[in-house]
Amino acid sequence: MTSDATRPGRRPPGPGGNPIAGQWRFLRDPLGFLERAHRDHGDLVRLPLIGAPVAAFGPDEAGAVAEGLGERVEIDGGGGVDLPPRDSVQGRGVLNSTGAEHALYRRICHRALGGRSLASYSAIAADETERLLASWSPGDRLDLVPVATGLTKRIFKRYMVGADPALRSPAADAAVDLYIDVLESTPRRLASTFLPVDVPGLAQRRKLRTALEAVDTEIDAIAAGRAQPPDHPLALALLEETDRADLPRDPGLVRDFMLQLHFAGLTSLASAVVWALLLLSLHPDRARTLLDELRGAVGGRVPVPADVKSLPYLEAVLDETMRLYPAAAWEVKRTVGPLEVGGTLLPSGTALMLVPWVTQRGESFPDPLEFRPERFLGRADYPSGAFQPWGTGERSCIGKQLARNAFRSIVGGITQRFRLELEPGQRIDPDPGLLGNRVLPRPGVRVVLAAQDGVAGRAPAVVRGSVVGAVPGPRRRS
Ligand code: HEM
Repeated sequence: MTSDATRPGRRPPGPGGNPIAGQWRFLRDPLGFLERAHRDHGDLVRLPLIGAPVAAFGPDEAGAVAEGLGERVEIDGGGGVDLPPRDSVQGRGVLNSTGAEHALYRRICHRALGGRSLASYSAIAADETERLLASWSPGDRLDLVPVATGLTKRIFKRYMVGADPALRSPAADAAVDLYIDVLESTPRRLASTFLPVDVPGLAQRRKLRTALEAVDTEIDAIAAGRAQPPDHPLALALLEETDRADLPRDPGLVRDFMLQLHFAGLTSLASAVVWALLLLSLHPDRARTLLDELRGAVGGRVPVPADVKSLPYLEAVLDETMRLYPAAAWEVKRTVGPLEVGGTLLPSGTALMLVPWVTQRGESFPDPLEFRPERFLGRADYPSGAFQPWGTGERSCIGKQLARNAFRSIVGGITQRFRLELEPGQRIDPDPGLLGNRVLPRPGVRVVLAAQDGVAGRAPAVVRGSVVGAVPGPRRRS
């Protein structure tokens, strides 16, 4: 959609108003705030928020921003401040570097996630799924959110230093958990980044630094060849790639890379798994189609990467899940040069918001609020900017292949062995959490396990909330 107000030389339209009041309204209900801004003001909107970001809602506008990524659009340090310093808890890595340094780190990490290391990760994902399924019995009651998060965490932790128990100290395991815990909590992350000392209850910086030495010890062992892992763990792949890039041997750098990769992928993968399982439970006809495909193609075993070609519907389930529930509902970037978006020339330094939550639920898709994996089976007939679940260009996802392989094993494995019966009467809402942009079903997804009997017509339990397929209700305010 374009309007007079988006012609060159004009400021993008928007609701106006005091940015502090706007920020408060946004914090209370970010998804509703963004949906209303788009509905009332169009595809390119100046939002009344601190930093006055311009939201690129339309597919063409989102496509233009995405195309500029890495060159004319960069990641934002948050409200225009510098990115977290290299000696902060976040360390050095792909997520908080720019320019030539980012290009180098990205190349090292991207290569390290491929080849034998990717095969290793995929085998671990299949094996951990088998273990999880072996621990389940019909009648068990579960919340899918901690189940998926726990599983994806176990997979990555094992992948980092390999399956050899001698290499995996409980102290290092605990250190990785603590690191994720700090970064997942925005107040703690900010405190850890900007405060020099440990503040009880807030920054855990000193404690964390001490804990991370346990991870360094494991990497040192791999680097010194003292440990010969049977598989090809990430630490080894990163050591090889930093050597290949002629960087001096630095286990601390490898540790930073590994932890950032873990952080980058954890919630995104867990979120895709949980949303897919919830959507399939709410749409038993789609679940039946998937089950038929799985039974024909893999006959009950947990799918592995080689099965990809025979599982097109499962791949479409992943795409449709990420369309409706993207990994990040919105993201803030910043122009580092003038950029034309939707007919408006935005000056350098403009804060830009990409909002997949709105863009991917737009008119580019017929009946956009229906869960219909079939739409991804044929050739793509939507503009490229309408659906970019992995981002694009120089900032696109480098963990895509790992994530797709793990998703296939986890969702394919669970669907064949168990039917997840939603506990009736629960209310589930998409909620990005306080200060976050990662939308998870909250307060959780409570299910009872039933042996997979393939009964298609079984009516799903009545679930209320603003989830696609549930009985609609007003969105709960956070
Ligand atoms: C379903 C799972 C996943 C989804 C939907 C997803 C999605 C995305 C998206 C949309 C971006 C681009 C963000 C932007 O434009 O700034 C991204 C970036 C990234 N992803 Fe993923 N991701 C997933 C899993 C993973 C995994 C498993 C890893 C690591 C093993 C990973 C590592 C990264 C990294 C390092 C970046 C930053 C790239 C850069 O800045 O150059 N992701 N991901």
